[in-house]
Amino acid sequence: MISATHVTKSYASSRRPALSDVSVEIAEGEFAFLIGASGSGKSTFLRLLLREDKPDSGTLVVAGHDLTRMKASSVPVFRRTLGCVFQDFRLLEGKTVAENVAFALQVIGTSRRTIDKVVPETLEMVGLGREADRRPHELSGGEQQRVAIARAFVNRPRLLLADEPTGNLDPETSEDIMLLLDRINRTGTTVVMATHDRHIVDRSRRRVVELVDGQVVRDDSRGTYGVDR
Ligand SMILES: Nc1ncnc2c1ncn2[C@@H]1O[C@H](COP(=O)(O)OP(=O)(O)OP(=O)(O)O)[C@@H](O)[C@H]1O
Repeated sequence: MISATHVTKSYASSRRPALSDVSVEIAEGEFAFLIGASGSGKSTFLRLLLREDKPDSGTLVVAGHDLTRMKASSVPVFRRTLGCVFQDFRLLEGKTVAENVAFALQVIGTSRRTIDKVVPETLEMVGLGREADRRPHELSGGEQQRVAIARAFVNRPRLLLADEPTGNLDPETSEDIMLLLDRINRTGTTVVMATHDRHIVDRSRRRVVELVDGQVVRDDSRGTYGVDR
């Protein structure tokens, strides 16, 4: 699903590269944590996977698309195969829960009939079947993140990218969000999650890719947050 080969990325304003010679393969259906200290390059890697930015060198293939060669005009179609979730939820305040989720389908031209079917199904799946008509500010942080996950998943993406999805949540709520991401992964969607949440990583015993100063220093198939010796 993801094949990064010798990917390097620098920002004009900083001395050292944000990512340096990163090679990682993530298979279809995998769940991988991306960990590392603040500034280690996690968000940069996710931005490249989303094709929000391009590597300076190396190759990056995501869901069969070579992102280093992709034309700008092909990016919107590529992004339909992805879902994204962020730490700060990024919901539209002027829209209800259902409208937030429906909006993700409207912008890609999905029919009203399909929207009316899949939005309630997806809200049910994330445990928000009864909250469809509420506004984001009326919900708890955990509930808002569920809406964001519903919005990311409503199109049944092949790949879900999550950048610190539990960063603003208490431990118990974080655990619930993790269970939901696990459930999504079990439907066959590949999940890549950047996180600082040691507890979640340690409990999950999933693949752990660790970055230090933009380099992959560890890649464990059933890893923990700290080094497992
Ligand atoms: N837009 C930018 N312009 C210049 N430098 C940037 C930019 N974005 C990130 N960087 C730099 O690139 C490096 C990697 O940053 P990145 O945000 O990818 O790290 P991160 O691991 O996601 O950190 P955090 O956990 O704090 O989100 C850092 O040194 C950062 O200062």
